[in-house]
Amino acid sequence: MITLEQLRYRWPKHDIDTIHIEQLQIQQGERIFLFGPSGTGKSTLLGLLAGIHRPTLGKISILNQDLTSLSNAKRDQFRADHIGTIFQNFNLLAYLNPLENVMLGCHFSTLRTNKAVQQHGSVKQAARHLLAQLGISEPLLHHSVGELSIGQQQRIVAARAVIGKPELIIADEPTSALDADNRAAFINLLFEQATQCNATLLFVSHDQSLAPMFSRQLSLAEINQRDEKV
Ligand SMILES: Nc1ncnc2c1ncn2[C@@H]1O[C@H](COP(=O)(O)OP(=O)(O)OP(=O)(O)O)[C@@H](O)[C@H]1O
Repeated sequence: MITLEQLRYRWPKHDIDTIHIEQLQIQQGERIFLFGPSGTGKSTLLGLLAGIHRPTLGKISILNQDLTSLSNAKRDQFRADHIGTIFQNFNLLAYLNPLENVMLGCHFSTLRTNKAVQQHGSVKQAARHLLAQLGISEPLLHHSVGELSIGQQQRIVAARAVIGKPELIIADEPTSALDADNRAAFINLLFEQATQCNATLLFVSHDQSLAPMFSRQLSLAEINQRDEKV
């Protein structure tokens, strides 16, 4: 599903590579817990996989598509079609209600729109269905997202990430603002959604207590060589 080969990424003005991974393979449907000390490059790696950053060297292939051979516009389209993202800062649009925020997950992708329409008749119905599954009740759908609790906002972000069934879900510390009970509940929700989409889940967290819930634990320190000077 994901193959990395000789992947290197160096931020401008840095004199070492933040990411140097010789080889990594992730299979469809795996639930990966990616961990490592702060500043070791977890978010950088997620940005590379999401096609937000372009590798300095090497190859990233997702669903047999070599991301490195795509133009910026095509990489953006690939992300919109195949990758659901959940980032720390949520990126919800404050002036839209929960339903509209979830529908945004399909906005840039005909592929995901078609999947949502096929399953639920319309993107709006798909968003409604997901929010109901995630416990966001009907009256909340008409509030602006800024009026909702952090836990509710996280569920909206999760719904936006999975609407239209993307094959890969990338989550960067999505549970850092939650207490232990809500953290486990949120991850279970994410697993349920990933199972329904047959999606691969790549989840970054510092919280080692969550690691056993996942099918594979990946230490960035172990796979990343971060050697000096190329
Ligand atoms: N926009 C940027 N410009 C330049 N350097 C950056 C940028 N973002 C991250 N870096 C550098 O890349 C390295 C890895 O940062 P990254 O955010 O990927 O680590 P992380 O493991 O996700 O950290 P944390 O656990 O604290 O979120 C750091 O040395 C950081 O300074």
